[in-house]
Formats: sequence, C-alpha cells, structure tokens
Amino acid sequence: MNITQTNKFANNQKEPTAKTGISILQLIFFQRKYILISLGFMIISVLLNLTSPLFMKQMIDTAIPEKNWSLLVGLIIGLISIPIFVTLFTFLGDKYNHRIGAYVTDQLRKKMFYKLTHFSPKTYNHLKSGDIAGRMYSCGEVGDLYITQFVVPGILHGLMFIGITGIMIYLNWKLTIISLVILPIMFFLSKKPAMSIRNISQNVMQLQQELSSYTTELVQGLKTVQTLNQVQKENDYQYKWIDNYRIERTKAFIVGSFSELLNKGQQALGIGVLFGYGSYEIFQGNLSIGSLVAFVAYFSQLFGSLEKAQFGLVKGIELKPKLEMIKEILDVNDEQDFETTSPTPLKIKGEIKFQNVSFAYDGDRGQVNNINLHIKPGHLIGIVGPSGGGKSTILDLLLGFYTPDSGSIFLDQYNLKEIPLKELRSKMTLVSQDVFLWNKSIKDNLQYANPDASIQDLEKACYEAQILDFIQQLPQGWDTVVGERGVKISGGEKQRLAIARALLRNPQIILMDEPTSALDSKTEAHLQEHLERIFKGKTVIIVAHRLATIRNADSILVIKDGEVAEVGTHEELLERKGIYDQLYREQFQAN
Ligand SMILES: Nc1ncnc2c1ncn2[C@@H]1O[C@H](COP(=O)(O)OP(=O)(O)OP(=O)(O)O)[C@@H](O)[C@H]1O
Repeated sequence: MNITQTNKFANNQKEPTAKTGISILQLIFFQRKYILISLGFMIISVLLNLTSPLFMKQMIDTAIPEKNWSLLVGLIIGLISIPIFVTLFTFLGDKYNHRIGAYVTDQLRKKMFYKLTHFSPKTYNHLKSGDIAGRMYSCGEVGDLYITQFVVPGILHGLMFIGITGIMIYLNWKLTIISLVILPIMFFLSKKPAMSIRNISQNVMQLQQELSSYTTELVQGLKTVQTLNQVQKENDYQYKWIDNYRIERTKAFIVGSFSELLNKGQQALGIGVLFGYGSYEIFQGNLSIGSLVAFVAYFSQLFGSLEKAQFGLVKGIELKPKLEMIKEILDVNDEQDFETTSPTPLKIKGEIKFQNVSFAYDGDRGQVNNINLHIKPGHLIGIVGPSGGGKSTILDLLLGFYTPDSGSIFLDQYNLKEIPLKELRSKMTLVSQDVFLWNKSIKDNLQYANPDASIQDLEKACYEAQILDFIQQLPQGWDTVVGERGVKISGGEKQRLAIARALLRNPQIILMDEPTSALDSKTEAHLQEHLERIFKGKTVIIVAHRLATIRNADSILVIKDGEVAEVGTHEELLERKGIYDQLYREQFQAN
C-alpha cells in the first residue's frame, strides 16, 4: 500500500515522520531488528515442533519393540517438554510481533492525524466526522492485525511447510507426493468460502462505518430530529441497520462454519488416504509403522499450517477494505502547509487589497467575481448584502482557506500566496458565524487562542466582550465546561466568548462574520462601545446582516451575487438609494 505521493524513504531510509508518505511494508522494514529477533524465536519453535513426530517414530519403531526403558523415558520427557518450549518461544516471538504491530499502528495513526489536521476546507467540507472517527479506530486494528495475523502467519507457516515437506520426503517420498497432490485440491476447494468471507467482511465494514457517521450526525442533530418529530423515521432507519448488520454477521458465521467443516472433512479424508496407502507400503516392507504414524502426524501439522496460513490470508483479505479506507485518507493530497515560516516575522500595517479576485467552489457554484477592494490600515469595513452573496467567502479568501482562481490579494505589499499560512493567520483573528468551542472549560477555550494569557488577560478580554459578569456569576466560574460545541451556554454567550477569545490574540487584522447576530440590541450596543476602543489602529472587517452593527464603519461594501454592488459610508449609501438603502428601510420598518 503506497500511502502518499512522496516516497522519500526508499532512498534515505530515515525514520518516518508523520508527513512522509510510506507503505506498510516500508514501515515493517524499519522494524527489521525486531523482525529478525522474532523470526529467530519462530524458527526455534518451528524446529522444536518438527521433532515431536520423530520422537513418536523412534518410540514405536525402536524403544517399544526393544523394550528400551531409558530411551522410552527420554522420548516421553522430550514429548512432554517440546510443547512447553514451543509455547515459550512462540510467546517470545509474539511479543516482538506485537511490538512491530504497535509501531505500524502508531505510524499510521500519526499520518492520519497529520493529514486530518492539515486538510484544506476543500477536503474537510466533504468529510463526515463519524466516518473519520471510524477510520482512526480502524488503524488500531489494522497495524497490529496486519502483522500478527497476516505477515507473521505467512512467514511462520511458510517455514513450517518447507521443514515438514523436507522431513516427509525423508520418511517416504511416495506418500509425500500423494500429500502434495491432496493439499492443493483442499486449498482450491476452500478458496470459494474464503472469497465469500471477504465480500461479507467488506459489507460488515461498510455497515460499521455507516453506523459511526450516522451516530455522530444523530447526536449533533438530535434536537432537530425531535423538533421535526422525526424520531420514528430515525428509529426505522436504525432498525433497518440492525437487521442488515445481523444478516451480514449471520452470513459471516455460516460461511465461516461451513468453511471449517469443509476443512475438517478434507483433513479426515486426507488422513484416510494416507493410512490406506501407508498400510500398503508397510505390507510391501517399504515403511515402518512408526514412520507411518510420524508421517500422518506431519501431514496433520502440514494441514494445520496450511489452514493457519489460509486463516492469515482470510484475515489479510478482511483487512484489505480497512487498509483501503485508511489509504483513501492518506492518499488525499490536499494538505495546507503550516510548518513553513518566514525567515523573519512580517511586520504589517494591515492594508488589504483585492485585485480582480474571482473564485468558485465547485464548478461555478458560489462564485465571487472580479472583486476589487482597497482597505486602508486601521479602517473598519462593513460587509453587507443578501444571504449567499459571497460575504463569508471573501473572509475565507483573506484567511487563505481558499486561493483565488484569478486575481491577487495583497496584505500590505505582500501577495497573500507568498505568505506562509502560519504567518498569515498570526496576523489575523476570526470570529466566525458558526462559533466552535471545545467541550472544555471556559478558561481552556479562551487560552486555546493564547496559551500564555494570564487570568488578568482573560478578565480584560471578557470584560471587553461583555461576558465577564456572566462568567463570574457561574458557580464554577472559569472552570465551567461549555459542553460539546458549547451546547451548555446560549448562542449570545457563545458569540461573546468567541469575541473574547479573538481579542486574546491581539492581531493587527480582525475579521468578524455576524459576530453579534445572537445578541439583543442593548447588549450589542454596549459591546460595540467597548469594541470601538479595541478596534482603534486595527484593520477590522465585519460581516453583518444587522446594519446597526456596521453603521459607523469607515466604509461599507454591499456584496450581491458574488460582486461588489455598492461601496461607501452609511450616509453615502443611503443617498445612493440603492441596495443598501433598500436593506436599511426594510430593517427600519421591521423594527
Ligand atoms: N464549501 C462550499 N462549497 C460550495 N459552495 C459553497 C460553499 N460555501 C459556500 N458556498 C456557496 O457560496 C455562496 C456564497 O456563500 P457565502 O457563505 O460566502 O455567502 P454569505 O454572503 O456569507 O451568506 P450568508 O449571509 O447567508 O452567510 C453561496 O451560494 C453558498 O451556497
């Protein structure tokens, strides 16, 4: 499995980093030292295993007929101790195998997490959170299982096969040929159930994946489901899922059991054939009884090895869909570069220019066309306009989440595409329309923006954002946990916390997308008074539907259908009697 486009490894063979692309086999190669140790233990355990039937042959052909008690006791002690040592060496080998498995798992997880945190919105907008969670979980199994149930059985039983075949030839070549004819027939017969198991396991995987994304979405949308009275509809879907899952699991069980039955039947038949022909060889004086017993024991071992190798193969086949799912994520080449930084930090005044900027999301969906803007440093700009016009898209372009299809954006004299993302985002802060808070304490959420902020800094930012009183009244104050996505606080409180969080970063450019939409007019007016002081000297862009929010802006842009329809101050735009004036009158009348 080749995980990403880069394959720097093969040449320099350094330890992988989360960023580097690498295949599972290459990951295993990095553990070669432990593979050799594990292989050593496995070879010892295979060799020990191979001696048991020879001890039996010796017992039947020599010790018992000759009544050689000392030899008999020695052989019996050998037969008792061999399995104990085999188990011990197998355990030691397994210990290293799990270590290798854990390493592969860790590396895959690191790569998955790296990808996940570096995806651009183009990719993550299409991702389902539950689906990703399922894939992250799969990594845990895949790394370990791939090694312990696929690679290791392949090596171990491959070795067993070679060793056993050699001894069988030594015991009786004719019986060996019969065995080697029987085995491929058996293998071929059991291939079909193995293929069915693969298809079923793929279905089971898909169903598990579906459940994971569905549950995540359901929890997030539970309130909507209940409000829209769609609980029954969801239950119907869930019961259908449960039925489908049960059917697939039952199929897996039946095919698995059938496959086992087939194997056992084939083994019994094979042993029967060997005993038949073996007895004939004994009558002809070509084979001793002990050799036949040993031969049949080796045949069982050979069959057991083949069965386990086949089991490993089935496991490998079962793991393939999981590997594919992980590969799908790791193969997406849409990472944002957060690692590169400017040699010296940029000092900017906060001037913003859009020159003939055009951009569309998918095809021509959500276009912004030929946007030209010039925002002077320290100015406060309002963006208004009908819903879906492209206001948030302009902020996203400025934040570097998307790059223009044509035209350029400048921050002071620097073209945006030349500024490293990390640097760019250190100059800006965004209070977005859809406030995201971690399911952690208020303090943790605020310090997320600035881990060095002291409690005094938090108090100041929260005071300016008009949320300090609320926090201080809470029984647990700063330590109050806000719930997933902030469900335990109101929309307006969430917005004010988001403003406080943004202020804690104190950057030169402040972007706000509907920052006060959930506040009542009185709270908004208070907040604005405070913010106006903070905004002094900074470049601020506020997207707002409520025109009162941006009334005092130095300039207001009206964005409609992806284009700048009007520009001017509040008074200028009213005089123009255009879209802004119409919006203003609509809101005025509504109020
Ligand atoms: N990720 C996306 N993929 C495809 N189309 C998108 C995406 N995000 C937004 N759009 C589309 O782009 C257009 C502009 O969206 P944008 O969010 O910029 O509008 P807006 O003016 O901020 O709207 P609102 O006032 O409702 O927030 C809309 O038609 C929207 O459906």
